[in-house]
Amino acid sequence: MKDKVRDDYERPVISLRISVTNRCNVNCIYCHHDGMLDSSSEMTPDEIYEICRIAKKLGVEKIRLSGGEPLVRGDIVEIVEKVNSLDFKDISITTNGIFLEKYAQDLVDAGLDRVNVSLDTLNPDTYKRIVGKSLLEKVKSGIIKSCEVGMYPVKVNMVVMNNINNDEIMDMFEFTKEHGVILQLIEIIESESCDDNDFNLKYHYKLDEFEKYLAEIADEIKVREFMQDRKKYFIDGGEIEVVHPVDNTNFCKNCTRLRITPEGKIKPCLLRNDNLVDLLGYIRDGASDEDLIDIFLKGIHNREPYYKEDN
Ligand SMILES: Nc1nc2c(ncn2[C@@H]2O[C@H](COP(=O)(O)OP(=O)(O)OP(=O)(O)O)[C@@H](O)[C@H]2O)c(=O)[nH]1
Ligand SMILES: C[S@@+](CC[C@H](N)C(=O)[O-])C[C@H]1O[C@@H](n2cnc3c(N)ncnc32)[C@H](O)[C@@H]1O
Ligand code: SF4
Ligand code: SF4
Repeated sequence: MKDKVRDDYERPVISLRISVTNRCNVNCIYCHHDGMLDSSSEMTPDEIYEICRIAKKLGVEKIRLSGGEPLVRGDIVEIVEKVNSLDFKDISITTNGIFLEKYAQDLVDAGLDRVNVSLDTLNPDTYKRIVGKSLLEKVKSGIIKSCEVGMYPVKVNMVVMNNINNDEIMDMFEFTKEHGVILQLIEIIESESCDDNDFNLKYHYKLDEFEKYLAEIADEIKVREFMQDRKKYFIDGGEIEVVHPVDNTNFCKNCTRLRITPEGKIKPCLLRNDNLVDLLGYIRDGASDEDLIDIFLKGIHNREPYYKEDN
């Protein structure tokens, strides 16, 4: 880790999460839109390539494409192809899975390593309530197809909501285990980018107690170093990872990611919009690599743990 650029809190920057669009084909009730504010801007595949090229010079190893819904972009395969030509260790997409069956093979051929697919329930009525449309079967087919075309690991992101889907965790685990997929349990978060924080507060499900139960039944537990110290529970041949960031100082202390907004701004933290740094404007003006590296370093300098011990 010695060659990595570090922020003022000694956290290395290993992963870049690029929001390639603000657009989405559904409207999940809890959505934090990856922390974005409303905007219709999008970067071209070449601009995304340029950002990744500079990030690689700074030691970034992993790229994640997110949004909005990244698969609503008709040129998503071209984006992956261009990013892949830079030879990163890992390229992944987080998607709602609706167009995944259609694109999975082409994405793998273009160099995509893996996907995280958002699916909170196996109940069609609950799915419709959360997402707004009846597309559950499409998402399930997308998950299965991703495994078939060789993406690995495939993860299912389940945002756990009290009295909506918290009673479904073990059913979801059976489904993911059956298909060789990791189940990722996510604590619902509030942010200024959510449409309805009252909902997120009302249905907030604290994962602590459930993690204690997982610890009791797990055959093995691992901690993901440099990945927010998240815990992975290995149970009966399956795997559950837990993402619970709220009030978690250890999670932020081990945060190694930087974000890019759809309009090409460096975003130092998912939960803040007051310290963004423009990057795309300089790329469009033909800035030198040295200048672009300086801008990246400014963004990295703005990184600060959202939850800190003294908060
Ligand atoms: N607070 C906070 N939450 C995050 C952060 N990264 C991910 N999350 C939460 O975890 C969810 C899942 O993230 P994904 O985009 O699927 O990726 P990931 O699980 O973080 O990454 P991998 O483990 O590499 O697959 C996000 O939607 C957030 O709710 C982060 O940096 N800060
Ligand atoms: C904002 S979405 C963008 C990518 C894609 N549209 C999708 O749904 O996977 C990224 C992830 O954030 C999760 N997410 C959205 N709003 C959230 C919230 N308020 N709290 C926790 N996770 C949330 C989603 O479930 C999804 O797994
Ligand atoms: S969570 Fe993903 S799929 Fe759902 S509204 Fe947000 S961006 Fe769209
Ligand atoms: S500092 Fe904390 S809240 Fe901000 S992006 Fe990192 S882990 Fe998430």
